[in-house]
Amino acid sequence: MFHFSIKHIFKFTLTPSRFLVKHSVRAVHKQNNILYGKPIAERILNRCKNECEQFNEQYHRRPKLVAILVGGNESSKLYVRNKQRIAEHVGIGFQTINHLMHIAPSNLIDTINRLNNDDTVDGIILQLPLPLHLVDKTEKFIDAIRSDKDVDGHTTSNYNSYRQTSIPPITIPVVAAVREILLEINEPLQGKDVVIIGRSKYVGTPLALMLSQSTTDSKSSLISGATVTICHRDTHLNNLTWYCKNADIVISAVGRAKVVQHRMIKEGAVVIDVGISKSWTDKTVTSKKVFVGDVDFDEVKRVARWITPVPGGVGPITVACLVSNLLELARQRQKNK
Ligand SMILES: Nc1nc2c(c(=O)[nH]1)N[C@@H](CN(C=O)c1ccc(C(=O)N[C@@H](CCC(=O)O)C(=O)O)cc1)CN2
Ligand SMILES: [Mg+2]
Repeated sequence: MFHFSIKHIFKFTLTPSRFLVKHSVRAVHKQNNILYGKPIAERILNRCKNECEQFNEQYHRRPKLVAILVGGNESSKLYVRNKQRIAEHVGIGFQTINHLMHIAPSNLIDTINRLNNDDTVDGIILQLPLPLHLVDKTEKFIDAIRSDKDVDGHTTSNYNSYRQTSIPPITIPVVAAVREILLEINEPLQGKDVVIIGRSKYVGTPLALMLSQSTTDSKSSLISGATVTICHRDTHLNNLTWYCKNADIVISAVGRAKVVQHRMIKEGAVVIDVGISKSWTDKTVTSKKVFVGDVDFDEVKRVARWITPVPGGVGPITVACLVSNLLELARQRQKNK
């Protein structure tokens, strides 16, 4: 079986834990109370690599993913480059379509329609956020993507099947990443109190749906059956602290540094950091901008039982789950031909 070099596929800084990967994968997932995402991502990608080879043997073509990038947002460009590197490493064909920031809405719809009708394309990503003048039409553009090519699971049609069947065709990659983390922790979520900070359509709300679903078996009790509270911009700060302090699991997805402080966390709680933003390292002239999560990591890790870091926590698993979704969509499309 093919073995990934994590160093190779994940360009971002590696924790020393990777040096232990060969000897004890499980020990590396959880060091002290820190739950790293890269070994989990590696496991998913190893499976994807095998599945991609099987797909190629069976259908004599490579699955293909296309990302649409509008404007020159540097972080978005980096994320798309990461997706490309990881998808290609697994054996998936990848193309990026770059549009200028001031593209007319009708031209963007044309691009989506062209990809919808291109039989060689299995999945379409519309990289978010869109430039300001298009932001209020985000849902319209996303819903223009054919649901059987909706690799991000962002379309209203996918969202509705999620709500109605609880078995969506595709799970939104970041939601799937949180699921992987909870499976790794391997403790029943059923009956626990979860606080999600952030109510976005693509992260907070679908996460709440997944975690509060009724459980069907012992595996699903690890990721559902919880009492879920969603906190958001309108939640009074004092109440936010109260809700968090009483929660067994806190999941933050707002993209603002240090929203979650250690005084808000109950001793022994699980803290999953889904947020990502850029922050200066310090106030000196040599300061640089780095990716940070929502959680005041160094402080919170002293009280939390499990905590995910940023970078190196939820993010890498999210990309692996995206790749896994693409393979699922490609197989479904081939079967339906
Ligand atoms: N169409 C989409 N747009 C956006 C999504 C998405 O899932 N679909 N999510 C985010 C951006 N994003 C993927 O697109 C993303 C962001 C960050 C990471 C990640 O792995 N981050 C690293 C740190 C960054 C680095 O060092 O490269 C980490 O957390 O370790 C993955 C995916 C908004 N837009
Ligand atoms: Mg992360």
